[in-house]
Amino acid sequence: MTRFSANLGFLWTELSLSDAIRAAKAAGFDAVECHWPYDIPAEEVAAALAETGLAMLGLNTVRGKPGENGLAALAGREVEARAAIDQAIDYAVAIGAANVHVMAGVAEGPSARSVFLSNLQYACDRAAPHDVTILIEPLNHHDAPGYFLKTSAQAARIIAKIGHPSLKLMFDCYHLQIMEGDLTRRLTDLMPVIGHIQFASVPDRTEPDCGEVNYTHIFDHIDALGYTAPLGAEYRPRSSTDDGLGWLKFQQNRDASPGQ
Ligand SMILES: O=C(O)C(=O)[C@@H](O)CO
Ligand SMILES: [Mg+2]
Repeated sequence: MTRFSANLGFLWTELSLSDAIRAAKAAGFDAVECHWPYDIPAEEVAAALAETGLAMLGLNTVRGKPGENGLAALAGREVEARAAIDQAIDYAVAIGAANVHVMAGVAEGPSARSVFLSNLQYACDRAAPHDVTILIEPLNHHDAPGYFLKTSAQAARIIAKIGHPSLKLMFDCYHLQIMEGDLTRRLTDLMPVIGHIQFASVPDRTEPDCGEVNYTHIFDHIDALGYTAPLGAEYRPRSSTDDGLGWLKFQQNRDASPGQ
């Protein structure tokens, strides 16, 4: 049965993070994830998670200055990048979050790659004793122009090069459909290195009930591959979050009625 995680960076953004966690529980999500929770005391978030019984699956390292979109591949910014990694891992440990997405930033070339590798090695060594997984996520060139990590092949090469069990791929179907397509085969091939999966309609990044990707097929395929962790609903609702949850009910009813 497919399970779903509400990405609270995009869903219920009008609520406080604690109330958004409660809203996700009331709507029937199985888990939550967020982007940058750092302004909110970790104890407050941990209390809302304990109250609802939902797990926080992940959060991101800070993006740096406007337009930077992360620090981990920026040459000369290693001190800030590692402080951002420390901040994210400490917060994840405080709220019991399983994953930290280390954001690479706008950069290119061999020096960016070598700085990224070294910061990821640092992040993995720092995360492993806490059972926190480090994620890297290719982002599409329309939403994140110039972002260092662009394709799943590039991410897979970096993961292989570092060879640390704590480093995995964030497979965001929305970004990868735009950059590469062939989602079904890519999910199969990359499954051994996937740490988390996200989705949204393409190209609009709204509810997964329209656009060029058939998510019923994708969810069934992920299920058939034996992946059981909740999938991250990371989309911008067309109107209110609650009014746009028809897709969730549809997917949950489908699971409850095998053969349909
Ligand atoms: O944009 C996405 O996709 C994400 O998953 C964010 O966490 C990073 O911008
Ligand atoms: Mg994503």
